[in-house]
Amino acid sequence: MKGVLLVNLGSPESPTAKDVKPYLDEFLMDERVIDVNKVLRNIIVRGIILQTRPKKSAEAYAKIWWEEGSPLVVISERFTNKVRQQTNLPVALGMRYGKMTIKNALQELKDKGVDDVLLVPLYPHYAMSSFETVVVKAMEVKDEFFSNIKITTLPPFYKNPEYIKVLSESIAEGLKNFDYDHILFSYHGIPERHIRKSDPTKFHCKIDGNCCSTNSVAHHTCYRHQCYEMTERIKAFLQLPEDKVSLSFQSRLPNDPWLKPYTDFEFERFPKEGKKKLAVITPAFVSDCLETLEEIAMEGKHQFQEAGGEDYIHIPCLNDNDAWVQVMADWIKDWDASEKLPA
Ligand SMILES: C=CC1=C(C)c2cc3[nH]c(cc4nc(cc5[nH]c(cc1n2)c(C)c5CCC(=O)O)C(CCC(=O)O)=C4C)c(C)c3C=C
Ligand SMILES: [Fe+2]
Ligand SMILES: [Fe+2]
Repeated sequence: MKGVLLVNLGSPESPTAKDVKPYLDEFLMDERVIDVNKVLRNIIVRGIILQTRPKKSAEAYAKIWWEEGSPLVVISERFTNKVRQQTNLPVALGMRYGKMTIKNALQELKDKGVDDVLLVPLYPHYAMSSFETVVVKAMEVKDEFFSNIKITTLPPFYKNPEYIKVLSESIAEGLKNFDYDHILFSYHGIPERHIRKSDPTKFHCKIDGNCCSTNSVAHHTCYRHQCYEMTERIKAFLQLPEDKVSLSFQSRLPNDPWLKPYTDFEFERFPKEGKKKLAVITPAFVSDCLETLEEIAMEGKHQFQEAGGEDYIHIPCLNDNDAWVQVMADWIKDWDASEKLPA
């Protein structure tokens, strides 16, 4: 029997340093997130980052936390419930990190008689720190506990026409009453090194701004290319003026070079160039979370206005948008009927 496993990133149990610390420990000790050898990772994560970050992160989480819990978790649950209403197959939700484990979600499916699973990482793009780590973890859990279950993975959907349509339409809705002079597509950043590591050809990705527009097999796993491609497709769908759209990367950790340009530097730069009415879109995320609600909608607005900006909006992620639920339900139906996966 077939079933569906949706997987998102996860959140701490509560916005306190006590709960943020073990969550960040599991997240940052993932070898696909902080990708250095285990000894060095231990020093960087446990010896340095976790000494101060849990308190700071807990304060940030506290600013966006909802009555029902973490926005990312609550939104993912709402989305899952709506998808369940649109399909006959069992649908479970798991998180890559934290208490809502992939193991529990697979157990829930197994208990319903499922032995053929469609795994859906809830990330539009491929990155070793997001999509890949979900797939690897699900396979490890399957091998250890559910060896009779077959898993098929839904590929990254950053350029899928139905996804581009629903995302573009929700952006259009967000822009309706806003007289912008610039639109910034702010994607979650990754270290530049991750791009090179994920390049199967080992020579294509040069992070020089050109490689991403030259056709290559490397693009199946190139996060940077996929962010550029998604931006172009949304721009084309909405017929946005070329000179009023740009892209940047947010949420970096210190020391390594991360993908550029950096979002916070753009917030400083735009007002000086006369771009004073800014709309920000965060298309690396399917659901709003700490990185959109705090870093972009609150902190970003503050940075932009401090630098001389006047009007600022963050356009929400798709969250549990009905049209997005329908797109997911249609992908599930296609896979159920004929094993077809979205392209
Ligand atoms: C090396 C560090 C990190 C990499 C690489 C990374 C990639 C990455 N992350 C997401 C999605 C999310 N990240 C979120 C929070 C978050 N990310 C990092 C670090 C890396 N992410 C940290 C330390 C945190 C925790 C928050 C903090 O302490 O500031 C979130 C939000 C989670 C929530 O509970 O709301 C999401 C979502 C992607 C898609 C990605 C690679 C493309
Ligand atoms: Fe992250
Ligand atoms: Fe590239």
